[in-house]
Amino acid sequence: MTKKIVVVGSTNVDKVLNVDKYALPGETLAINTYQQSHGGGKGANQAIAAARSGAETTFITKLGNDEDAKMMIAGFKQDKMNVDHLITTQDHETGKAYITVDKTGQNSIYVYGGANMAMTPEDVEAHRDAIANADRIIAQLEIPIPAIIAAFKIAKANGVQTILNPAPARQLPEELLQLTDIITPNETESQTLTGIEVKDEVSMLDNAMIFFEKGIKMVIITVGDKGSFYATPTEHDFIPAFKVKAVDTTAAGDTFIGALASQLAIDNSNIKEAMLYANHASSLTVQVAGAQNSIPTEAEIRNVIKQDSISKEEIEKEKQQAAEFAAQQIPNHITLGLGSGTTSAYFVKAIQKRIVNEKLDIQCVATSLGTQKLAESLHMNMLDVNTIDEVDITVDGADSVDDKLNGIKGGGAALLFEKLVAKMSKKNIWIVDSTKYHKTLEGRQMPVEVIPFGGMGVFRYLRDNGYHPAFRFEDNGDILETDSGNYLINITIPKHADLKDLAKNLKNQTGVVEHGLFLNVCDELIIGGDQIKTIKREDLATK
Ligand SMILES: Nc1ncnc2c1ncn2[C@@H]1O[C@H](COP(=O)(O)OP(=O)(O)OP(=O)(O)O)[C@@H](O)[C@H]1O
Ligand SMILES: [K+]
Repeated sequence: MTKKIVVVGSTNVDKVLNVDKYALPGETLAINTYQQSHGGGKGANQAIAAARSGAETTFITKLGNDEDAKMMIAGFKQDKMNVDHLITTQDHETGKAYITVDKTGQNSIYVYGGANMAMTPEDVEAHRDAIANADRIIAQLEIPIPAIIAAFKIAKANGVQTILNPAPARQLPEELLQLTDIITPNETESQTLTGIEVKDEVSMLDNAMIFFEKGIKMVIITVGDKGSFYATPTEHDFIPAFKVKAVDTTAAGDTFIGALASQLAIDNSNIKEAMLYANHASSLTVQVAGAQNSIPTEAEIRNVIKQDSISKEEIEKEKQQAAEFAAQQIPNHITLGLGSGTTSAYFVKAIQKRIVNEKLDIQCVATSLGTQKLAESLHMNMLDVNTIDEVDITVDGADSVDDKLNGIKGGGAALLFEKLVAKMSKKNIWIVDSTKYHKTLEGRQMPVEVIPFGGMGVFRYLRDNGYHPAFRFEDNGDILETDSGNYLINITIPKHADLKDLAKNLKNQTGVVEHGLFLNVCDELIIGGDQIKTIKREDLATK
């Protein structure tokens, strides 16, 4: 549904001088091109980004009565923004940024706040209705704080969601933070407000915790070409930036915020999808020089999302390749463990074909109810786990595997049975696509299965020991239950964690049924691709 967004913030006109080199104090230099004027200002950029992504966007900004204002208003109209709530003053000029760019691309910027810095609470209050009728309001820090507070108070009184982009970096009054629902700093801005350096996912979550304490409900930290992170008190995730050739990152952050606000459901339920959309949007912005001209439209963004889904198809293909390769390796007359998850499902289908075509005598055990069902529907010869002592080979997927063949499993909520069957197996083969293979497991999430009664005790232990726990929920908001009726808590593997100690400590917690660390389990890893890659434990040992 189309979102009604109000942006209250700055408009700047960027005056760009292209120079060979900077003039020294007292020096006079000729310049190559005469000054060019481009639209800018964080408020205007974010409003344009939201409007180009299809949001019904109203911009509240203060302009001078001058040519620059006329140029900007014409642009706003072109982007189909609502310009009924622009504020004009006779006393100040439209904000400007004087930017010199030298031959190496280095720039220096002087900002004249002008009309932006003259925005008052009264200016904002005169547009109360526009704010009260919106779904959400976005503000940045290029206008005076009292004006933002006035806007957010109106929003709060009318059930309108407030998004604060705390840029440029500065300290903020508690009052403003308490009026904020979603905060969207970049790494430096976040550190300025929390005092905690942003260096990895774990520290991002530490930053988020500080904001949660102030009553903020969602934290989004953007970290340039690394990507972006979001956290609510119940879930968090890091979304890597797309690998693109960046030529000018101006307006990347603004595009991200405007695009996100245009897509995010009012109850924030589609946050991951909205983050991906914003990620795609800003990856387009950085590939074009300039600010407002580089902000993409919804159609352009949807187009790259479509291309990305083609690469998702690639990943599916890799899973299938790994699964089919593994199926070819399986000898006759064995008991075979069947793993869980999408990659394992490809394997189940591939081995079933061989069993039928080659009339193989293979009996199977499943590691989850889902796999059991699939195998039964394919009329495979299934054994009950409780009637056997040993499995010859188990083939299973994994969520992440490191270069020592340690892995995390259980993302599909079947970790207890997967581990039971793995322990009974003489040989464990894991099949993955190439995105699952990493140098280390640090910073990755892993599930811990806990009994429902007493789960909170484990949760507290995990929280107090820096594992950043979060219960897993179903898409419909119900707490997720495993096949054996337990709950799952996701934790983040800390930096420099000793995995053996971690596994031992988790097992020792009363209430923990099992955890997703599979150390020394995988004997052979098969990574899909046009060139299949296999890594065997016996080869690691001799290295
Ligand atoms: N080089 C890049 N390649 C791909 N995506 C990028 C790159 N730089 C930024 N992005 C995308 O843009 C988002 C926002 O970037 P960033 O964290 O730099 O914001 P910012 O510091 O507010 O930027 P700015 O102030 O320059 O607008 C990132 O989370 C990422 O999705
Ligand atoms: K740009």
